[in-house]
Amino acid sequence: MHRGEPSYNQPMKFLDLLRQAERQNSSMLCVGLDPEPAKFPAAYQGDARKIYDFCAAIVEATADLVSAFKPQIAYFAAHRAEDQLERLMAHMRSTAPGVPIILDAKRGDIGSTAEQYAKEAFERYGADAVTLSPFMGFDTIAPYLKYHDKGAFVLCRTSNPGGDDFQNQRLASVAGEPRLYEHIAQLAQGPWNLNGQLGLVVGATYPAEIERVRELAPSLPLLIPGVGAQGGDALATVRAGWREHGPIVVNLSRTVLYASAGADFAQAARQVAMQTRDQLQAARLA
Ligand SMILES: O=C(O)c1cc(=O)[nH]c(=O)n1[C@@H]1O[C@H](COP(=O)(O)O)[C@@H](O)[C@H]1O
Repeated sequence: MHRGEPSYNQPMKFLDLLRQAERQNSSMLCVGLDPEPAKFPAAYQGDARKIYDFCAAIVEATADLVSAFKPQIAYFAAHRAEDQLERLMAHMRSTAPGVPIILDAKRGDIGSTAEQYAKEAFERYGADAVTLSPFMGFDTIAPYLKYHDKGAFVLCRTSNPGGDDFQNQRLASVAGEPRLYEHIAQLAQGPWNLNGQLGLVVGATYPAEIERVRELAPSLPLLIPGVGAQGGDALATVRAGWREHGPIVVNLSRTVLYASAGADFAQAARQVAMQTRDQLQAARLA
């Protein structure tokens, strides 16, 4: 069953699509598409017109190994390569029709502007889910939830050290004085999750916090970046975040994309993706 062809004549919901891809490819791995022309192999190096070709080769090499792809919009926009992102979205849909695409845009603005961002993510690019900042509150999240078949991952405990600045602060105004990231997890698991569309972003660099988020949000899908280049550990990530009824999507970008600087870059990306996929699967049993 492919996206847009469900048996009950409605588009498939994001969470169902994710679970189906996870089963189909026996994978919890998400390959992040963060193309940097300066890091491209010799034939493409420094050439922003090759962003599509580079990413398409990675997608083709890893399509049967992943539960999601995550293009990061800034890596396209910075090079005026939005047209290449549009082509890439179409290519991912035809090459890997069962694999959901999470557009990493980390949007967060007042409702009227959020409507435009939602339209951009879901109508222009046809993404299945988007990443959002909760900083401005629920009315900035709500416009995305009007697209009932789409998903939204809300930043909760991010992978970067500066995440501490706000996310680890206690909220004296909320009963029990939770930390901000704990409060976000509770909101996303509960009152904000009107139609079962929300997930949370938690960094692999903080496994103890992943575990805490999992206690507070037992069934939400967790998007977990930070394994590999940022030092997060695959086994600790799975132990802390994966539950039978709580899926995880573990993102690797640079470690996969730039596994080789040679002409064999796509093959090398496939090798790293396969090793990581297998490592993550094995960690479920460990
Ligand atoms: O939302 C994200 O995807 C994200 C959240 C976070 O807390 N940390 C984080 O690194 N990311 C993104 O995940 C990717 C990580 O890339 P690598 O460190 O190269 O694997 C980048 O696209 C980041 O923008």
